[in-house]
Amino acid sequence: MEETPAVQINHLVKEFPSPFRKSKVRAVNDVSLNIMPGEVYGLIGPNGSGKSTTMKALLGLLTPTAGSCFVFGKNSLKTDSRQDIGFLPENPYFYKHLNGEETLRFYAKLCGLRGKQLHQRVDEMLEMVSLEDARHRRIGGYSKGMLQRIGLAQALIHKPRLVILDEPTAGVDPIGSRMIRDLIVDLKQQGVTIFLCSHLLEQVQEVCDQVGIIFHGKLVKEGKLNDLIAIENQTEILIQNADAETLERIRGMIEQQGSAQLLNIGKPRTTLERLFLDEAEKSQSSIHTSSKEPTEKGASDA
Ligand SMILES: Nc1ncnc2c1ncn2[C@@H]1O[C@H](COP(=O)(O)OP(=O)(O)OP(=O)(O)O)[C@@H](O)[C@H]1O
Repeated sequence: MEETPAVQINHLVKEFPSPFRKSKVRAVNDVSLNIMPGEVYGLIGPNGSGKSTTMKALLGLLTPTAGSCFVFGKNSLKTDSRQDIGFLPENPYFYKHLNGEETLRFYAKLCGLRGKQLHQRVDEMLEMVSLEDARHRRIGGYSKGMLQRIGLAQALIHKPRLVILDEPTAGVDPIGSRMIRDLIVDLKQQGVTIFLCSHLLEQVQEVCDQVGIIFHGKLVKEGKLNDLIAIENQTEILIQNADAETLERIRGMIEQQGSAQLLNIGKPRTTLERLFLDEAEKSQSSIHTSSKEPTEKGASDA
């Protein structure tokens, strides 16, 4: 028997009335895509290309002008399709006077959790997004990174099978972004299906199995990430500890072969993000070490 897709979007069209023109704005133009259970799908595109509108139609928050959306086989317009979904909107809004723990308890109750199960799940989520220390702080005082993490925790509180993340790392610094990325990888390992959109292409590349590129509401390219980014007529050979003589011999062998052309011999580059995170980690651990070591003054005072 064929497996039911976690997400099925069929020829979705969404038009909005335009306040200044007689014609309508076509935000999504005949988009079709499928996401199988356990896959991580990244929808990428410039501002205003229709990513959020596609997600909102899948969530049943917008009615399609044409076409249809299904979540694990249930039509998105039916309320019960939402039971399987966790959603982190682009700019999550919370009650500012509640603290982190109260916020999660509120969402857990909305999802039908009660008693011991509710308390356990709230604790688990606060630990998962590393906000245990901030559980009693009012949400109004949370930083952007903390807000995204509590947003992620509310999206996951009821153990959804599908998680929809609209720009999960928007406005979050690289360390916070890395943490959210790691959480996405953990969810994927647990078999959760993830549908996300992001402007951070490097992150999409790190976590997604499938990618769709959307421009002006149209899906212009779609497929497995590794197939899309492979350069068909090139081969990469990565060698460690090769001396100059070996490299020269390899160069000679390639040059002897008529059609082959050596494009580059050089050192592979790390990413700027990786470099930044490594340096941040180093300075964090040196602060940690120096705070344990007695300073000269402290030592003489002792
Ligand atoms: N409620 C609405 N009423 C009118 N027009 C809308 C509405 N929502 C979205 N649009 C328009 O639809 C188009 C697609 O918007 P959408 O928010 O889906 O893009 P996006 O790709 O998510 O952009 P961003 O990356 O900036 O979040 C834009 O032209 C936008 O102005």
